[in-house]
Amino acid sequence: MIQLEAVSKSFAMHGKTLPILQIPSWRVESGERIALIGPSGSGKSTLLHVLSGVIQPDLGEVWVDGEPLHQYKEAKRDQYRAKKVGYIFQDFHLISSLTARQNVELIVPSAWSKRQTAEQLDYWFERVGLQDRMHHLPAQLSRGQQQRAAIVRALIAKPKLILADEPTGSLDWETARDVMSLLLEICAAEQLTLLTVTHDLHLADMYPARIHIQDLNEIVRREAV
Ligand SMILES: Nc1ncnc2c1ncn2[C@@H]1O[C@H](COP(=O)(O)OP(=O)(O)OP(=O)(O)O)[C@@H](O)[C@H]1O
Repeated sequence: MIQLEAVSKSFAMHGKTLPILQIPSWRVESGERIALIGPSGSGKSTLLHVLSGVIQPDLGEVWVDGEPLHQYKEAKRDQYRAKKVGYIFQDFHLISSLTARQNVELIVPSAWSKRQTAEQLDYWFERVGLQDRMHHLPAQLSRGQQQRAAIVRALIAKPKLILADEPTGSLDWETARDVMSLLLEICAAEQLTLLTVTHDLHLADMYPARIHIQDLNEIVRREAV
């Protein structure tokens, strides 16, 4: 599903080049659910951005679902992302003037009929327990409900890969556990590949697999010794 080979990424800061990622090789099988942990600034979000095609590595190969992202120009990476990736953010990124349902409708594939759209929206909002709330504005929803709506938005276009960057970072502990458990349950049932960045080791323990970025990344590894 995911294969990285000799990937490196640096950022220029104050006239210096800061190496952030240097991953010799990493493979994730389809349907794996992995918590990605590691210290602040170690490159976890950067790795998700590389996998979603938002940024290109400086060197190396990035394959996701058979697509060679390292060979794609920006427009093709945008197409890849729209088709294959669902992204979940810490602060939901819902548009405040639109209802939960309208937020999701924005990214429904244009080929879908009105009927198919309505059926899928009803199905997913019910699946996350928001069937009575889909016509509410984000401000009328609790934070956990907002993240459930954002999960629907991530899933609606039937992506293969879900990338979640601290998806429960702004929720209280019990809500965080419920939202994480829902996300895991859906990804298992739908056989989606899920990669979640989290600082919370208890939440990471809910995952079938955990990976420390230090174990992937030569840079952090060298700095750690
Ligand atoms: N566009 C950019 N330009 C310059 N530096 C960047 C850029 N994006 C990230 N960085 C730097 O790269 C490093 C890794 O950032 P990243 O956000 O990937 O870390 P992280 O592990 O997700 O951190 P956190 O857990 O705090 O979110 C940081 O030092 C950050 O300042």
